[in-house]
Amino acid sequence: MSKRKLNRRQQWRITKIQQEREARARKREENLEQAAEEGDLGPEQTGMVIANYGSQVLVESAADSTLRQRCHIRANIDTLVTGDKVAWRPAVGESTGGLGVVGARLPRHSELQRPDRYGDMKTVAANIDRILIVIAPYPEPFANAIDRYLVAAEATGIQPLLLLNKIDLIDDSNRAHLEALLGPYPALGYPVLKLSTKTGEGLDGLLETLAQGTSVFVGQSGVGKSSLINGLLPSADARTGALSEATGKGTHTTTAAELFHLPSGGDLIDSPGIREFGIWHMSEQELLEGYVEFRPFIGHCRFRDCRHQGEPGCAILEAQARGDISQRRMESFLHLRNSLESD
Ligand SMILES: Nc1nc2c(ncn2[C@@H]2O[C@H](COP(=O)(O)OP(=O)(O)OP(=O)(O)O)[C@@H](O)[C@H]2O)c(=O)[nH]1
Ligand SMILES: [Zn+2]
Repeated sequence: MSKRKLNRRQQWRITKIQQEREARARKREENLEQAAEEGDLGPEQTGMVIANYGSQVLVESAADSTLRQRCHIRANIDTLVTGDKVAWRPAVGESTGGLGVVGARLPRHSELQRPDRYGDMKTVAANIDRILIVIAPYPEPFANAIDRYLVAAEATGIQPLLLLNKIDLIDDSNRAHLEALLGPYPALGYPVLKLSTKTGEGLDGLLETLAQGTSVFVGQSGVGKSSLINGLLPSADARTGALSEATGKGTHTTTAAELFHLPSGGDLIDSPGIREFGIWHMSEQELLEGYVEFRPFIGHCRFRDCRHQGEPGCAILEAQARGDISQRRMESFLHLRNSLESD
């Protein structure tokens, strides 16, 4: 996708806005230098971004989770997102308005990205350890939805897991279908957890999985993500509670990602944008590489422009014939690949 073309008037306005922004940033930098000199900033320490307000972030101290401060971001930092580890200095005096300062972003081990409105991929959260793809007997996953989510997760390098919610709705009418649907995944390295948010069955297994590292929940509408996340957090308003406490400005709702500590261990990052993960356009190459079991055969077809749809010497089809690739996954690949063309 190409960037939107701007006319000269729009271009001029944007330049002017940028100049004003830069002037404000310079002024802020000067104020921060002064605050540091006057001893209004405490010693540098590590922390984590737990919410993002654009020009400011909410940082939690790594050493003391009760120490949370809204922070300025030093101009040398590119962008910060929820989950980022940072070097920061808390405010101890008044000259910064009680705001701490983030001086550096520490390296990320993973990034969750989504396209912005121009189609450019933009990081929305960092340092995530697992993506839980939530599915349910009802609403039934749309055709090949599971594979589509898995492909998107593979592109991030973050471990995906399948979470079948609403198992209280499983009966003789859908059991065989669900077993056939989910059957191939554990062998491909994708564990399948089962849960009923309604009855609590399977909850212990989920809590155990979530207890280490940082997780996100994704999945189509109606599968129970809100019910699940609300149930995992200690109180219904835990989401906004942390923020209003830190800002002192009453309930503050944000559509940006927020990080929560689960009472039973582990962290959760959530936002409406994150829940919609993976439903955007992907390239044919991303799709192919997102099928993990195809990887050893990619690039080994006789024809460089092989469509894996009946060509002689197709390494992927040969792998399927040998049983190294299941028919279900091959069909879903072809279906998703052909649907890319009509996107
Ligand atoms: N029977 C049953 N219903 C459930 C369960 N979990 C959630 N539901 C119901 O499923 C419906 C959808 O749940 P939500 O939590 O709103 O689903 P969601 O994935 O957040 O949906 P969006 O907000 O549209 O993305 C609600 O009516 C829930 O009460 C479950 O384990 N069993
Ligand atoms: Zn081929």
